[in-house]
Order: sequence, then C-alpha cells, then structure tokens
Amino acid sequence: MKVLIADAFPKERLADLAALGLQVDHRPELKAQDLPAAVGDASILIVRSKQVTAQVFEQAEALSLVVRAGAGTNTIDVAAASRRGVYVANCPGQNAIAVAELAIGLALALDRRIPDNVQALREGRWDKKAFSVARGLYGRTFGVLGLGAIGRETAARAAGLGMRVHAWSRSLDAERAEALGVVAAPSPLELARRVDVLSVHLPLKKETRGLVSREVLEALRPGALVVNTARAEVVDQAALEELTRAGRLRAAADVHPGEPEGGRAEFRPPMAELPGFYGTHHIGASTDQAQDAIAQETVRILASFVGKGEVPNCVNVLDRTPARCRLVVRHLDKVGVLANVLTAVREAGINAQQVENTVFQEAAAACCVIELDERPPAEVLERIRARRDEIIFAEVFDVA
Ligand SMILES: NC(=O)c1ccc[n+]([C@@H]2O[C@H](COP(=O)([O-])OP(=O)(O)OC[C@H]3O[C@@H](n4cnc5c(N)ncnc54)[C@H](O)[C@@H]3O)[C@@H](O)[C@H]2O)c1
Ligand SMILES: O=C(O)CC[C@@H](O)C(=O)O
Repeated sequence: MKVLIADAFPKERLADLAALGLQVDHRPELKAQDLPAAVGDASILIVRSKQVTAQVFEQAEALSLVVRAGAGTNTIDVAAASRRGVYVANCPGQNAIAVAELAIGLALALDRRIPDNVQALREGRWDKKAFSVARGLYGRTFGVLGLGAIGRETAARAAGLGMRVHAWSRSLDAERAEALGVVAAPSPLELARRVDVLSVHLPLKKETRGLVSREVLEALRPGALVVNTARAEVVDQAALEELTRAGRLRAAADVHPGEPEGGRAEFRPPMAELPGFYGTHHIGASTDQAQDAIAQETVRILASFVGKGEVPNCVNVLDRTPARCRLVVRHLDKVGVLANVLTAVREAGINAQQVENTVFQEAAAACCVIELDERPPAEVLERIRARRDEIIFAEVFDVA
C-alpha cells in the first residue's frame, strides 16, 4: 500500500511506517496545488498544514485515508472526503502541551514586552525606563476560550502562574469547571468582561468563525491581552487590529489571515508592525516533543488501518446515521442468513444505513442490528420471520 507524506515528518517514524510494509513516498516540498496530481495511486495521504482540496478527492481514486498530522482539520475539505468515502483522521491532543507553552509564552511576552526589550538592545538602545512599565500576571484573571486539549493545558499553566482561570466552552458546566480548577463563564462575551488575558483555543468551524467578535473584544478591559494560537478566522481581525492600533488592547497571534503554507515566504501580516502586537510563525506545534508525539500517533493510526481496517481518531463518520428505524434480527449463525434478510429489505426498496452483527458465545447464534431509512412494511418482517430454520427473532424499533 502506498503512502504519500506531503509535509515534514520525523525520519525515525518514516522507518516505522516502512516497517508496517507500507511503500512511503516522502515529499515535503510539494505545494498544495500539486497535491491532486501527486497523490496518484497512493492509498494514504499524510499532511500537516497543507491544504487538501476537493480536487484531491475527485482525482485520487485509490485514496482511502488522509491523516492530519496535527489537530485542526480545517485545512482539509472534509465534506469532499466524506462524499468519496475517504476517512479523515487527526492526532488530537498530541501537540497540546507545545501550543499551551507558546500561549503562555506569548502572554508573558506581551505583559513584559520581551520582544521589544530584545529588539531595543539589539539596536544598542538601553531603555529601562520604558520597559519597566508592566502590570504583572500573578493574581490576574486568565480567560480560556475552548477547553479542549490545548485549552486545558493552557489553563493549568496559567493557574501555575498564580492566575485565576475562567473559561467558556460549549459543554462546560460548573461541576466540570470545578474539576478542571476553572470558573465557568456562561458565554464568550461574559468571559471577556471578566478577564485580563483572553486566550483562544477553538477550532475553526462555521459556528466558530468570528466567534471572538468585535463585541467580545470591546468587552475586554482596557489594556487586556489577547492571545490567539488557534486560527486567525476565529477572531474578528479588523476589530482586533483597530483596538490594538488604538492601544485599547495588546495582542499576540501564532496564526494569521492568509499565512503561507510552506516553511519560507515573503509575508507581512497586516498587524505585524503594530507596536502592541507580536506575531509568531505558526510554530505552536513545532517542538521536537510535539512533532514526535504527532508522528507516533500517525504511525498508530496507519498500523490500525492496515492491520485491522480500523481508523482511530476518524473525524468524518457520523455518530448517528439518519436512519428512522432499527431492524433487530436474532438468527442462527449460518452462511447466507444475513444475505436473505438484506434481500428482503432491498426488495422493499429500503436502504440499509448501518449493519452490526454480534455473535453469541459458541458462535451458534448471532444478533444483527440493521438501521433502515424507513420502517419496512409488515409483510417484509413476516417474510424474514418465515425462515424459521434460521431466524429466532425479528422486530422493528423506531429510532428515537
Ligand atoms: N498554533 C498551532 O500550531 C496549533 C496547533 C494545534 C492546534 N491549533 C488549533 O487549536 C485548535 C484547538 O485544538 P485542540 O487540540 O485543543 O482541539 P480539541 O478538539 O481538543 O478542542 C477544541 C475545543 O473546541 C470545542 N468546540 C469544537 N467545536 C465547537 C463549536 N462548533 N463551537 C464551540 N466550541 C467548539 C470543543 O468542545 C473543545 O472544547 C485546533 O482546532 C487548531 O485550529 C493550533
Ligand atoms: O503542523 C503544524 O505546524 C501546525 C499544526 C496546527 O495548526 C494543528 O492544528 O495541529
């Protein structure tokens, strides 16, 4: 089976992939626009931030699995993958510590203006007077937006600095907040009203695009710090720029609108030159520790896929099918029994969405649950039950 790796990948893990019997083609220099042609007859594609467009899924007929060697899957056209029955998996949590370390580093850098300090000395300017102005973080309030893997690691580190941590996450209740050592805010807006530092850790989805809106940013206290290591599009960039330019907020971001996909390019993010803004080069996940953890997880996903046909961390299978009812058939575990049941269903023009067969001890009997588009007419059920030499029980249940 062929694997194309279209981004950087640690050397030792390339050997692990080869040891799985995979034919590995490592081409980190590939551009996103070349991917549709480059995938060729590969069955598996591994990418970091490289865009995987619908065209890839339309052209690459052998493609079965795309692994995002990272967390966010917004760079992959997951809907197009789903239409072609291609699995998309990611490596959740594996780079969380690295990103949390950067988020905290950026908050500290903003408070003490560390990059400007360094820059001034590089230019031969001693300015203890100007650089002695800082509020300090201890005892202040740190806001976490999105308490997933990175949000949780960031919250723990902010607490370690002696900060009071408040958080908003869509399913956060007071009990879970207490267990995580944070105070739950009922909305992003209310979180913004409470905090001195706002750190963004939400994935980019249609519901989160612009979630850190002008209203949320304006609700922050004057002089508050905003740190975005998630995705640029989650934050209203025009409002952030305006409020930073006005000196109302200070901001740091690891992610930028229209950032280049490769390692080196000419790029001037619109806010890069503002004195109250620090930008880094989308390096949140770029520590040796994180990259090795990601690569090991990628190897685990591929080992499971080639060994068992199972895809860990798959992000594009439905949790629940659109089925309206469930046909439950207990039957003798013999050749052709399920084919007979499915034939009866098919001849009624009903689509089977999902089929799961579990076998009783001693493998003499089994139970098959078939999720169906619609309720089969009574005569179909009678036809199935009529095969008394193989069917023990058959009934239809509505899916609640
Ligand atoms: N700067 C970097 O290098 C870097 C590295 C890794 C991840 N990231 C970004 O950080 C994001 C978060 O990563 P993570 O590992 O914490 O992911 P995660 O899946 O563990 O956490 C995401 C959080 O967002 C919440 N969420 C998901 N969909 C939502 C929605 N529609 N509305 C509101 N909340 C929603 C989830 O409940 C969860 O709490 C990634 O999606 C990625 O965009 C950036
Ligand atoms: O691979 C990278 O460098 C970035 C990864 C990061 O954005 C992620 O979502 O995991």
